[in-house]
Amino acid sequence: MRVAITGKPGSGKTTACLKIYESLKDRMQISGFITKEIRERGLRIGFSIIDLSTGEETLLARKGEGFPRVGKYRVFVENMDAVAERIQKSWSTSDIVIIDEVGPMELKSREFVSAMERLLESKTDLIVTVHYRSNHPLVMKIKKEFEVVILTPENRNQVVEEVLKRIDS
Ligand SMILES: Nc1ncnc2c1ncn2[C@@H]1O[C@H](COP(=O)(O)OP(=O)(O)OP(=O)(O)O)[C@@H](O)[C@H]1O
Repeated sequence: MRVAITGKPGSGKTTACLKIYESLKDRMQISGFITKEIRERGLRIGFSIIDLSTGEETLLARKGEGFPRVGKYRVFVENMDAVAERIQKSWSTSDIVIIDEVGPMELKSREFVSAMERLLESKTDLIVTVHYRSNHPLVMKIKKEFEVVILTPENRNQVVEEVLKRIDS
């Protein structure tokens, strides 16, 4: 079962991944990560990665100086490398891997790109979120090979139910 969830910013991709994770975590071995916003006084100042197998939180990007950059944010590539290494260690013993997201910040890490390439070559069940308009080769490959679901505020609850049904069947 391989599903790629895409949709406009704010359409509910991260929330959908969290709902799927919450429904499955007590009966399945899940690995992967969620990318979540870091907010300060209501303003977005960066992004962190939450490892789904350990709950560990790692800084991915923060507003400010430094390289590499994606827009206003400096990306902490070495942190993403460490996340990718943990995925490489855990996916072979997982029932399902959830990756939120294969996005421009995460893709700055070569370790992550190679972890994703290996995952795609494997038979592991995968749920990934991808950037709406990305044309990165890895994202193009995912869009071509996976069942692609475009999330909207109208269909997002139904999509979660359908993905869960597919996993159970
Ligand atoms: N099923 C839902 N029911 C109610 N609120 C939701 C639901 N899904 C998402 N939201 C709300 O919509 C907002 C955006 O959701 P979320 O962060 O999951 O979107 P996203 O597509 O991952 O965004 P981004 O593209 O910025 O990563 C959040 O405030 C979230 O609480």
